[in-house]
Amino acid sequence: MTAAPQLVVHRDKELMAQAAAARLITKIVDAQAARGHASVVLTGGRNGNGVLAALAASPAKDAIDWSRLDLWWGDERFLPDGDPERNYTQAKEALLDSVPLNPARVHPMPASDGAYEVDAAAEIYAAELTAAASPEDHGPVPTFDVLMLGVGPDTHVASLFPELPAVRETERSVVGVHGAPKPPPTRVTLTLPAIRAAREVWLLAAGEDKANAAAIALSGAGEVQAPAAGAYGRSRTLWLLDAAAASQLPPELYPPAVA
Ligand SMILES: O=C1O[C@H](COP(=O)(O)O)[C@@H](O)[C@H](O)[C@H]1O
Repeated sequence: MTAAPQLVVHRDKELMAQAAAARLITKIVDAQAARGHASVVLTGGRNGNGVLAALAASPAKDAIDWSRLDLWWGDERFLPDGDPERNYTQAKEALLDSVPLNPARVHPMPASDGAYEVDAAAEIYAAELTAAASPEDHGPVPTFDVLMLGVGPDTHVASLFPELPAVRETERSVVGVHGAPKPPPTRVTLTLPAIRAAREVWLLAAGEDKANAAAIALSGAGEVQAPAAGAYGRSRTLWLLDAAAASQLPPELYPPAVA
């Protein structure tokens, strides 16, 4: 078990996205200064794309050496390449098409119109992660510098939905998901053990529809019932919220303003 999650609550979702983008720039620049390169795992969803759009709008993004940044995905909706609902497509539009990334360091999850069905696609992504891991990583995936996860209203993170088999996976780093309650039903996702390989895990929750999920996940729920509760990093777990998403947290976690 790692240290307790840290919470940062911002005024609204726009400010949360801008502050998370600023934080991400600093992390990437620091990792590149320390190790020569950085690795980030992207999330889909409204909050994740909000952070990418804020990053694209920030003049400080030029401090990043984009050619020495590895990008991975926490999950993908298993749809044809270019489908507007794919997390990769949305990330390209929000940020990736506007920065000078090294294409060899960008690792989207496979699309459904490739040669593989979803379980084989998950195995292929797992093999790509293993190939990128080094002996110091102590496992089958790289020690990501930052792994971001949008928190769904039902407490799902990546494509780990409450009670589905993927959230119980303890061996594999990537699995196919069948029958997800949120469309599309077929997905590819990192598992909790792969998520926990990251140095820092950032959970993004902004908006009123995330308030119940944040309260449940941060109040001692089990990870099978509330997957967000099982997402933590090796050295830090950070919940980045806006005031609406923090509105149902118990007072010992987020004290309401004193009148
Ligand atoms: O489907 C997904 O949903 C979650 C959360 O999305 P949001 O729009 O409710 O913020 C996201 O984290 C995940 O990557 C995505 O595939």
